[in-house]
Amino acid sequence: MATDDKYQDKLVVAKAAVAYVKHNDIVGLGTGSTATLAIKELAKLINNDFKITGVPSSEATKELAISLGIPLLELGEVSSIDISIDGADEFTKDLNLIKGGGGALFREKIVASLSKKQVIITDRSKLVDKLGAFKVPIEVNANAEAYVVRELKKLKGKPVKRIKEGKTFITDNDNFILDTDFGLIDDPRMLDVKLNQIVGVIAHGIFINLASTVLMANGDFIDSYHNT
Ligand SMILES: O=C(CO)[C@H](O)[C@H](O)COP(=O)(O)O
Repeated sequence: MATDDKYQDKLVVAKAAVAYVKHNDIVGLGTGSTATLAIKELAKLINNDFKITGVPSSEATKELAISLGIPLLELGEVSSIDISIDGADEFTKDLNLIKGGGGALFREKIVASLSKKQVIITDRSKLVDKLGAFKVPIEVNANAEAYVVRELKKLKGKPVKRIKEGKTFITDNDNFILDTDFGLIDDPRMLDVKLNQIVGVIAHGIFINLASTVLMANGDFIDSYHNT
């Protein structure tokens, strides 16, 4: 698919997601190229009759939202989010996701958990029958790295520390990411539980039961999948 088509796909679902946002909503702002387009569309709508407050899921998104004049609250300042809009690296039709390609998974998961409704915006390339072709990002505290690597190997995972531009990638929370290959994941719920039990894992990129709706650009159409 040509780059322009990809951009158009992202823009179409970004606009469709923004249509779910209502006046005075507290809106979780995702991270990544698709979420960025939604944030830009949202900013265009703000006027005296349509106000929103954003809650950013990363420092990059915070900077973007400030530059666009979107009023913000920090994650720790809200007890609930009306709606959030975010991208995903993979999803299945039962609305399980892999996220964290941009390294923002921990705050993205907090945003998703606080959200009454979460709209995930994707294109056809993100839909899979089984999660796992995209390696699962696992955010790890540096002190626990060796221990976590051993535990991940016990789960048949192959962790690789994320490097970006020749340097170890450091998250907004000052942690590492271990991109971990589990092969195709037969039981993402079970893996979610097991990863959550490992001391030193701050968050992992498997999102179970957090999305309400996935919008997927599919040629001239938008396919939508809903959590029932
Ligand atoms: O999880 C994420 C960042 O941590 C992103 O939502 C995910 O990587 C998708 O990004 P893009 O919209 O650029 O494909």
